[in-house]
Amino acid sequence: MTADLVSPCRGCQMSRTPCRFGADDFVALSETAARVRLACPAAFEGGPRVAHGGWTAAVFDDVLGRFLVHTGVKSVTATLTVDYLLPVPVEQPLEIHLEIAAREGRRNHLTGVLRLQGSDRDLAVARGVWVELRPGHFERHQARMAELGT
Ligand SMILES: CCCCC/C=C\C/C=C\C/C=C\C/C=C\CCCC(=O)SCCNC(=O)CCNC(=O)[C@H](O)C(C)(C)COP(=O)(O)OP(=O)(O)OC[C@H]1O[C@@H](n2cnc3c(N)ncnc32)[C@H](O)[C@@H]1OP(=O)(O)O
Repeated sequence: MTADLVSPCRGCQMSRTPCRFGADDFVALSETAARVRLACPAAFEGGPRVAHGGWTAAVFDDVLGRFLVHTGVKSVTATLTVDYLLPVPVEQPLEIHLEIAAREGRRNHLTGVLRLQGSDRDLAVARGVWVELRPGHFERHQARMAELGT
């Protein structure tokens, strides 16, 4: 696999909008590694000129999951841990490096680091497990919802 663009999530595909988290410049570098260039939109400011921690967690969840789907593994996030090491500035060039660290049966272990572009200092580090979907995952979800009358 050469450097190729990773597709947006379903919501952004359906609404034909740019990535709402700002993660459009997203390329796969190999079958197990990828790079995202992005900036935290001002709308996700949590403190003065600082990103809301929820944006950081959401963008990791989004890009790690998107990359795994890009490699052909339909999966959902089972765990996600974020270490917040330094404040993340809004509207500044950032970069995420991510990789598929290990695959064990249906479990996929992914990691990501968020830095300012051109810096080697980690601002945040994410680790998580994505579980490959069994056939019928969303149909079982719909059936559970129907049982609840929703
Ligand atoms: C939002 C859905 C995204 C779906 C993506 C797929 C296709 C879409 C196509 C295009 C879209 C483009 C890109 C997608 C972009 C972004 C993705 C965002 C990612 C998300 O935003 S996603 C939403 C949040 N997420 C959930 O909505 C999960 C809710 N949850 C469950 O639906 C079940 O909980 C599930 C399925 C996780 C497991 O259920 P299950 O019955 O299938 O499997 P089971 O329990 O047998 O576990 C099998 C093996 O996983 C291990 N395992 C299970 N849970 C674990 C845990 N917590 N920690 C560590 N290991 C765990 C077991 O230990 C066993 O391991 P082993 O096989 O080695 O024994």
